[in-house]
Amino acid sequence: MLRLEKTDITLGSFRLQADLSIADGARVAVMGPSGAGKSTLIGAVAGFVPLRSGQVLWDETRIDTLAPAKRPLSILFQDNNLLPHLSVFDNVALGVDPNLRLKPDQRAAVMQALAETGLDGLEARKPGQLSGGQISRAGLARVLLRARPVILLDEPFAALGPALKRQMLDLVARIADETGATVLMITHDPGDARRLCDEILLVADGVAHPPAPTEALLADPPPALKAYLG
Ligand SMILES: Nc1ncnc2c1ncn2[C@@H]1O[C@H](COP(=O)(O)OP(=O)(O)OP(=O)(O)O)[C@@H](O)[C@H]1O
Repeated sequence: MLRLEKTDITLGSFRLQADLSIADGARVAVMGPSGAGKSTLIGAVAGFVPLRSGQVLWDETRIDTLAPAKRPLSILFQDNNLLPHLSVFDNVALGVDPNLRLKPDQRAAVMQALAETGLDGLEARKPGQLSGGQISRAGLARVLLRARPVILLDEPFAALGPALKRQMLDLVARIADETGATVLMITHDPGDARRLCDEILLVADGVAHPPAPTEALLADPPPALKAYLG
């Protein structure tokens, strides 16, 4: 279980509070108005944003005291997932060894992750030679390879067209099934939440609320979500 226990996150004049738990294997859409603190919340779990007080726990062990790289998670952003000067193979391989000194079995695992995400034959290309969908796949190949128990997605597919985005959401679902990962995905699109997520975590008015079932929340949204969805 991922738990944010009485956490208070303060960035300048911005303040966000969270006291909530996310069940193992849950797929949670993080939704709420622009500027409400969705990225801040994800950043606090990932370790990019410090806590003012409270704790983040995974399996009842504190992780907020760990450096980002030591936390049991992978994170995917809309940009900056791939290094432009490295091949697709090396970009994915960074997921297992930041120094890129891979043993044969690790190289085989990279090739398998590339194959599973539909990138066979493209491993020697640089990110600049890939389509948007292929770039997303490469980011997901790294997530698959790392097989960390928590996957954080900060709108990685926002720039993709609807059909491609659905493909990527289904690929995330497959990766989560395969690895048993817990998924937190920031999205502005209720359709994304419906496709991938059983729960929605609403961030609004300075509070990250405990996740609630997707369909029930969308059918009868609280005022903050209703105003946001329009
Ligand atoms: N480094 C910072 N210092 C001070 N304030 C910050 C910093 N980073 C973000 N903020 C502020 O924190 C608030 C939350 O930002 P955040 O990016 O988490 O919102 P969001 O819900 O992810 O928004 P969006 O949907 O627009 O991406 C905003 O008011 C933002 O201006």
